[in-house]
Amino acid sequence: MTSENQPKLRSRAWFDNPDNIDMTALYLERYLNFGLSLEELQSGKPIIGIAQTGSDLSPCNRHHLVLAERVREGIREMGGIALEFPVHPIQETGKRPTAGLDRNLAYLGLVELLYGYPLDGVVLTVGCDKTTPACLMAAATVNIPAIALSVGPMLNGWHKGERTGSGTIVWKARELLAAGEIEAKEFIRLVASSAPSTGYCNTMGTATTMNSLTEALGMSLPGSAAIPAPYRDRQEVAYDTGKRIVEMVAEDLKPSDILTREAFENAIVVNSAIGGSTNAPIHINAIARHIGVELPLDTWQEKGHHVPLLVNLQPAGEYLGEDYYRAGGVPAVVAQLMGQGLIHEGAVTVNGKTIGDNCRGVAIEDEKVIRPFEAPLKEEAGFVVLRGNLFDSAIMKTSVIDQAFRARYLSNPEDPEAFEGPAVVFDGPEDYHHRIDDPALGITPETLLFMRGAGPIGYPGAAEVVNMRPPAYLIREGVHALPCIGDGRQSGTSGSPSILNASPEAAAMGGLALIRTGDRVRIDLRKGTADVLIPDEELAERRRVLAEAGGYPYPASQTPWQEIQRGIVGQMETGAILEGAEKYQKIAQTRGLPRDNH
Ligand SMILES: CC[C@@](C)(O)[C@@H](O)C(=O)O
Repeated sequence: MTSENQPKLRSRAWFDNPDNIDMTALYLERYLNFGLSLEELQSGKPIIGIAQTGSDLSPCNRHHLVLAERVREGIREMGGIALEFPVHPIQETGKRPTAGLDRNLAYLGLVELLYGYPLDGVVLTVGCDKTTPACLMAAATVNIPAIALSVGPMLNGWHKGERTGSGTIVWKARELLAAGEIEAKEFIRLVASSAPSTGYCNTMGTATTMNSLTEALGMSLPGSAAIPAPYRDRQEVAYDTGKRIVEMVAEDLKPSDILTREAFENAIVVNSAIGGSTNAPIHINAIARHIGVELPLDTWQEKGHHVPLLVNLQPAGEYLGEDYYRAGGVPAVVAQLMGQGLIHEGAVTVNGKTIGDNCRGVAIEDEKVIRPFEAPLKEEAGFVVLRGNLFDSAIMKTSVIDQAFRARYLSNPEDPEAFEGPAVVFDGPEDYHHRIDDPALGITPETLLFMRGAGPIGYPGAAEVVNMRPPAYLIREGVHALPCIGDGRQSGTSGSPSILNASPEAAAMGGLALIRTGDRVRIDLRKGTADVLIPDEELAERRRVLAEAGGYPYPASQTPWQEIQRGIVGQMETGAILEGAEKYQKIAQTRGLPRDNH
């Protein structure tokens, strides 16, 4: 580790700085106080951070507490010194009002840690939905060598001989409960069956999506994303990840070398092929903005819509995480896409090789789970971007449009990609839960359900509340999904073909603030439009009246962070980042070292 052409380690400025011996002593003494030696801190060994996202508050990532031991062994093996530290915990299913509020907070905290401490490289322990983008956004901003280690999905869930997938079973079970087919106890048993081990969602929810895309971006070791959390292979890849980060520091291989425009386009293509979550564009666009790559939302449709669905995982398909891993995981999917020239093969990855070299020739091990490109589950499975007088942009995940939905809404031979219907509007999930079964609302199979007040400002944090079940009386008649439209997000585990992430949100006076129950709405997937069918003058009048009344109302902030984030957060179309933070790019290279502290 002492070769001539090795980059100067930034940790030397803390631990071995002959120009400022006064400070060196102070920096050294507390890192010696738990038993590290001068020899370790002053002999040119790289100091590697382990950004620990696991804790009792974040069960999805809790297994990282165990994996970190193997990461340390790998770091040691290659002559590095490991310093483990906590990242603000984020548990998607635990945090109220929504973990959406916490991604940018964890990002901010991690930027300060990576920049302000003596770290030469970092292992990002990623997993649950927001932990992955928070870590990658921070690594992009600071731009020191960084490698992601996924915690991996839970084992498959089972109930009465059927696979039960995380999240996906919740939405199904809610329907069964509403229709009176199961009782509360059975409801909880059924849902709990989907979470049989440590790890994150075993479905193609946001977690598996974001971890697959992290691998597709080149930020984690090839073949690592899909390994279930409890498998022995996960321990081994933790060790390999620890080893590799030390080499990356020696090679000065940084996020900016990996997170290129080509890498982001690869991620978009892979997202369509895996049937990835509608949260992906928010997070991937956020990462792109922090590394300085332009990635307008339209790129998702341009590069992703024509790509077929190859991975047969719930919610778009049948199988779960263990099956995905056994079938070949991300490399097998990428190899199929490469065969069609859909992947930029020259994109560099954390192992120092290109994605092409990593994935070329990787075979599918089970074609029921990962389909060959020639026999996909669905053609044209990527997102459609919609716009109109309801919003400047929103997306729809076409891979979850099933036969029943297509037959009901998209089967008019004259206009096969368009549908129209009356709106029923809910202001937040409380309003929806309270009224959805009220027959007075007159919801029919033609109704479009609207959820507003659920965006980054309104909720605050943008909550996963747009997927709404139909009223119980319609479920009993066999109607399992109505079109849902909203300015919030939706769980990646939901099979609802909703129109999501509408920007600007109602709280920012987007068009959704103006719609009323009973208005007719027209959606045209071919033209990419979503409009409320009322004259512009009427809309302008409604806008004027609402603005005069103080704008679209939303609840007061309950914590300081809610208030701070509300003041500076952008809309989901552009990643819902803290606006202004994107000015701080590659700060380890562009902003010098932070000043001494004493
Ligand atoms: C319940 C499932 C979650 C928590 O993963 C969800 O946030 C998702 O988007 O996939």
